[in-house]
Amino acid sequence: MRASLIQVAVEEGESVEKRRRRVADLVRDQAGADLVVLPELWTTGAFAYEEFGPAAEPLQGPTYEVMAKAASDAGVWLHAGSIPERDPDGTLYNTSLVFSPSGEPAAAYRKIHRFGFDKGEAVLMGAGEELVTVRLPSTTLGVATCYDLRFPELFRGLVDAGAETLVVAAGWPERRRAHWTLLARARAVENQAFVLACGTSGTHAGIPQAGHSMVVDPWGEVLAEAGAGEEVLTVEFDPGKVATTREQFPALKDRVLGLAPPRR
Ligand SMILES: O=C(O)CCC(=O)C(=O)O
Repeated sequence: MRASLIQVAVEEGESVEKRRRRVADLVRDQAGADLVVLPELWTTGAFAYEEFGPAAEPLQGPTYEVMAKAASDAGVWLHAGSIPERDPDGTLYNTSLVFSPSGEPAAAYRKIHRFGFDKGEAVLMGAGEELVTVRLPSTTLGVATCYDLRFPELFRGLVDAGAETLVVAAGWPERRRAHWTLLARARAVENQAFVLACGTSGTHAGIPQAGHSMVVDPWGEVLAEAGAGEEVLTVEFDPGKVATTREQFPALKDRVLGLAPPRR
C-alpha cells in the first residue's frame, strides 16, 4: 500500500480559495498512491479561530466538491483532512472528509475532543459523538483528529471496530512537537496498528506548526518522517503487518476490561 501524506503549509497571505486549488493540484499529483491524507483545518488553520465562522461550509460545500473531484481525478482514496463544517442547525464542527477513488463520500468524522479548554475550538465548535472507520480494499482506517491523539480510549474504540491503520489529521503546534512524536508512536505500539499522522507547516495566528508528519508501523518503528516545511511524505507499507504483529505478540488479547475501582 502506498500512502502520501501532504503536509500543507498554512500561512497567512494565501486565501482559502487559492490554497484549496493548490492543495487539489497536490492531491492530483499523487495519482498512483492508494491513499492520500491531508491535515486538520488546512483551509483556515487550526488556530485561526476568528476564521472558523466566516470560512465554515456545509458538509457538501466548496471543499467537499473540490476534494471529491481531486480524489476521482487522481483515482485515490482521499482523507481530505478537516473543514470547519456548519451544520444546518448553525453549530460548527471540525469535520474530516474521506472520499473513495471514484470521488464518492466514504465517511465524515466530527472531531470528538475539542482543543482549547475554555476557549478557541472548545467553545466555538460542537463535539462529535461517533467513532468512524473506513473499509479500504487492503486495510480499515480509523479516523481521528489532532487533540484526539491524547486520548487512548478513542483509539481502542477504533481498534475494537476493526481499525488497522489509524489516520490522524492535525494542526499540531511546534511547541509541543515532542508530544506529537511520542504519542503517535505510543498509539501505534499499544494498538499494534499503523499510524499515519499528517500535520501542517508554516505559521498562522502566531502559532508555528510542528510539521514532522509521520508514518509509524505496528511495532512502533517510524517508517518516514517529514521535516518542518511543506512536504509530501510518501511511504509504502504492508497492511498485513498488523495481523502478523498481533499474532506474534498478542498483547491485545490480554486486555482486562471493566476493572473494579479501588475500594477506598
Ligand atoms: O494537544 C495538543 O497539544 C495540540 C492539539 C491541537 O492543536 C488541536 O487539537 O487543534
